Amino acid sequence: MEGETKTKAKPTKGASSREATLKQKSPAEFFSENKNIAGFDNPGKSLYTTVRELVENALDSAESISELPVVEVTIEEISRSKFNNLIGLIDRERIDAELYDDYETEKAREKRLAKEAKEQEKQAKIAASGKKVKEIAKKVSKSRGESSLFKVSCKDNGRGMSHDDIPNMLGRVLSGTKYGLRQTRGKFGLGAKMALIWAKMSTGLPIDVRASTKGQNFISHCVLDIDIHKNIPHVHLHEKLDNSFRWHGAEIQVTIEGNWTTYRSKIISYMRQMAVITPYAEFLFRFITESQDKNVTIRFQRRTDVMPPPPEETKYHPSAVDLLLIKRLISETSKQNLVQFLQHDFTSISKAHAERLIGEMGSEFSAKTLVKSLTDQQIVRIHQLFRQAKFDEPSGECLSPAGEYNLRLGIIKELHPDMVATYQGSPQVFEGHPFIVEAGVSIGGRDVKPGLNIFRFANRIPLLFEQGGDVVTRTAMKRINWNNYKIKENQDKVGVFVSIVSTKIPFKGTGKEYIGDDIEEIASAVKFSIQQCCSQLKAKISRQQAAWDKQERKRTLAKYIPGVSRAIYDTLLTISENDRAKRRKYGEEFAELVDKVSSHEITEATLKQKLSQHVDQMDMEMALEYATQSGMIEAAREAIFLSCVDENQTFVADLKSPVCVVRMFSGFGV
Ligand SMILES: Nc1ncnc2c1ncn2[C@@H]1O[C@H](COP(=O)(O)OP(=O)(O)OP(=O)(O)O)[C@@H](O)[C@H]1O
Repeated sequence: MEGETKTKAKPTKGASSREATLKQKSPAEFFSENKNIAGFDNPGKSLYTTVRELVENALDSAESISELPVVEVTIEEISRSKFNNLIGLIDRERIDAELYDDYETEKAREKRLAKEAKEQEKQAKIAASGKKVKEIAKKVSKSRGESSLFKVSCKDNGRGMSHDDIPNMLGRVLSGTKYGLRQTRGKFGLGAKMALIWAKMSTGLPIDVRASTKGQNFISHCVLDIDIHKNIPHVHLHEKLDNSFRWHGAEIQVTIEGNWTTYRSKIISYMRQMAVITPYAEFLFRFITESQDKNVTIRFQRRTDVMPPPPEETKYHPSAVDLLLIKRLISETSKQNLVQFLQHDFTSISKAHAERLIGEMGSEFSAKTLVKSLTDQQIVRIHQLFRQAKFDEPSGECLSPAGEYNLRLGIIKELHPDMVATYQGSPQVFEGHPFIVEAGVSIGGRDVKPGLNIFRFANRIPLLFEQGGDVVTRTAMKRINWNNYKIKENQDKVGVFVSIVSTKIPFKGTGKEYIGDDIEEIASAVKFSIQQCCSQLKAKISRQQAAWDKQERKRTLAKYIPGVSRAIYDTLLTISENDRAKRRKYGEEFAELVDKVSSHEITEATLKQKLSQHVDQMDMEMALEYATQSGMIEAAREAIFLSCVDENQTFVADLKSPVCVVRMFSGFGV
C-alpha cells in the first residue's frame, strides 16, 4: 500500500447518484489515526509507551548477542520556549488572555480564593487542636496545558543496526527483524515507529538514531522521519561518525508531547518491574527538568551475570497454522517435495509420520508431489488433516523463561520481602504454541501494600494496564484460597509474580497489555504455579509461627522469673525464721535449702539465675524436639567429627544454640 490513492467507483444501479470515493490508506496512516491500538491513547500514556518500546528493543538487542544489558533511559522535560528555540520559533507574549484554555475569569478566581481561604481556616483549627494537618493541594487548573514536551532517549549495548537498514527499521511501519516464530519482547515491527509517528504528530521533530554493530569502526548517525502517506522513511541526515572506542549498540532519541505528572508512577513501576524480571540487566533511569528538586535518578543494579539462554527460532506446529500460513510456508520453503516439506518445515512430524499423513490425504498426493505445484484444493486438504490428526506436542526448548533463580533474585533485590517462594512449571501447549509459566509469591517487603500486589509479565515484559481482566489477577483473586496456606490475603503484604513466556502470547484487547482469562490451559497453569509457591510458603510460615510461639512462651516465662524468685525467696526466708523442728517436717533436702537461705548461700539472685537457666534449657530441648518432629533434623543433619584433645576423656554433652544442637558422644560427634 504505497500512499493514498483515490479511485472513483462506478455508481451501481439504484445506488445514490452521489459518487462514493474509494480510498486506500498506508499502514502508517492507519496507525497515526488509531494510535490507541498501539498504546498511544493520550500524551501521558504515549510517554509511557515510548519508554516501554525503546527499553524492550534495547533488551531484545543486547540479549540477541548474549551481552549483559546496560540500558540508560533519560526523559528530559523541554519547556515550550526551549522547544521554540530548538525549532527556531520566536516566543510570543499572550495578548488576548481570554482566548486561552487556562484563562480564569475574575469571578472564578474569587470563588477559588474564597474556597482556599476557608480550607486554610479549617486546617488552622485542626492544627490548633493538636491534630495532624493534611497538606492542602493547591488547585491547579486542569487543562490541555498540563502535558508538556519531552526528549526521550534510550541507549543500549546491543547488536546495533546496520548502516543501510536504519531508515527502513525505524521509518517504515510494520518492518522489523522479529517476525519469525520466536519468543521476543517485540513482535509487530511497530513500536519504535509509533514513537516516531507520535513525535511527528506532537512536535514535528524527527527521530535521532546512533548505532554501531560489534567491531565496526564507525557509528551510523541517522536523523529521519516518516512519510505517513507513503509509509516510507524520510531521511534528513545519514552519516558515519568515528568510533575509535569501538562502541556497539544503539541510542535512539525522540521528542514528543507527554505528561510526566500523571504517568510518573507508571513509568517508575515499569522500570522497577523490568528490573525484577531482568536482574541480569543494569538500568539507569533519569528524569531531568528545569526545577532540580523534581529530578529523578534511579539506578537498578545488576545482581547476577546469569542470563537466560536466548530464545531460539522454531518451526510451526501443524495445529498452529491456517491456510494462509501454509501457503506462505510453501512459497518460502527450500524443500522440493511434500514429504520433505512436512518433515522439515513443521515441528512434531517425523519422516515416517509425514508419509502416513500423505497416505491419508488421498491418491492425488504422494511423497514426491512437488510442494510448489500443490493446488488450492490440495492445500485445503492438508489444512483439514492438520486440524483433525493427532500430533506430538511442541517442545518448550525454544523458550527462554527468566528462570526461578532470576525471578527470586529480582524479587529479593527490588522488594526485600521477608519470605519468597518461586516455581517454574513444565512446558505446556496452547493452540500449537508452547508456553511456560513461572511464579513467585512473597510476603512482606519494601513499598508493598497490605493485600495482594500482583505483578504480571509476558515474554518478560511487565504488564501494567488492564489488570482486572487478566488471567493472573483473576486467578490470584478468585481461585486461590489463601487461607489454606496460612496467608492473610487482606492483611499480609503479599506479592504475586507470574511470568508467562511463549512463541505466541495471546494478548487480549488492543495493546500488549493483558492476557485473557478464557484460555483454559493458561489459566490452570497459572493457578498451579501460584499454588506451588503457596505450599512452599505454608511450610515456612508454619515454621516461623512455631518459632515465634516458642519465643513468646520463653518471653512470658522470663517475665515471671523476678516475681516468682522473690516470692519463693520470701517464703523460704519466712520458713527459715521458724524453729528447726518445724522445718524438719518438710524433709532433709528442703531443710538444707532453708539452711542455705538462712546463711545467705542462696539469695533471691541465685533463684533468679537458676530459673532463667531452667527456662533456657527447656527452650533448647523443645527446639531439638521440634526439629526432630518436623524433619528439619533429617534435612540439616550432617556428620562432623571432632577429635578430642585429651584422648582419655570420655564425655556426653550437648552444645546448644538457638539454631542447632551439637550432641557430643565419647569417641565421635554427630
Ligand atoms: N535498540 C535497538 N537495537 C537494535 N535494533 C533495534 C533497536 N530498536 C529497534 N531495532 C530494530 O528495529 C526493528 C523495528 O523496531 P520496532 O520497535 O518498530 O518493532 P519491533 O520491536 O520489531 O516490534 P514491536 O512493534 O512489537 O515492538 C526491530 O525489529 C529491530 O530489528
